[in-house]
Amino acid sequence: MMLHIPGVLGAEQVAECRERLLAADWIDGNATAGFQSARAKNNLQLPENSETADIIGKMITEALSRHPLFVAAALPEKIFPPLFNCYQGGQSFGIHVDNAIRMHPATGERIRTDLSATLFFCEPDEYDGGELVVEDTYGAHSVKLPAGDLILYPSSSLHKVLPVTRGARICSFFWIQSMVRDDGQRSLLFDLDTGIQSLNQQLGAGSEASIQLTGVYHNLLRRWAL
Ligand SMILES: O=C(O)CCC(=O)C(=O)O
Ligand SMILES: [Fe+2]
Repeated sequence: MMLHIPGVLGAEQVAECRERLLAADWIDGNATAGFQSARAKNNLQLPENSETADIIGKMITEALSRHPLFVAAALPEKIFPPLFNCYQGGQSFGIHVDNAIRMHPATGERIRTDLSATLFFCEPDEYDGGELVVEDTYGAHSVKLPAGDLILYPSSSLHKVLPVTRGARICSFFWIQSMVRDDGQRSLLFDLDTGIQSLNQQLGAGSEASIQLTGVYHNLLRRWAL
């Protein structure tokens, strides 16, 4: 499942982050690439131990933990500390799949990448190109979102970032290990959750149908959570 999550950061937070990001020191993005993706990758990144990355990363993970749509869709178990990239002057990232396992840079803890996320810091009209293109069995999906918004997609998908031919595209990207590893099961839970929410809106909370379906939701989660 691919999902657009609007307003993870508000306008003021985006402005503060942009100020910090513009003042930061950037390095060659191949520092964090896997063997296969290093050949496809041409961009800039903040070093993993950068103070700016740490400050903004915490702002993002805190905002996500309070965002009901993100929590319902990702069912997050662990979030990799957010990384930051910048593409400009024709830079791009060719088609690749993300590494399945990442080590938490501070704790060494293993994080399985079930979901990949990109959070945008620039408005779509500030740069040309730079679309994130994600392929699945329904075809290729092109994504370019307003600043503060996030796209969530299965880490199992092939994806690429098209060349940025004007301006700069600055984003945060990171991975999530979900409580529910399988994308199909996680999507079913999300659809059920969304259905229950709209039932509650139509009938008021506490209807018999809602209580029964909420039971089904939790019993499926109990079966599928690792
Ligand atoms: O910048 C993006 O939207 C995605 C970056 C990416 O695919 C990666 O770093 O693995
Ligand atoms: Fe990637």
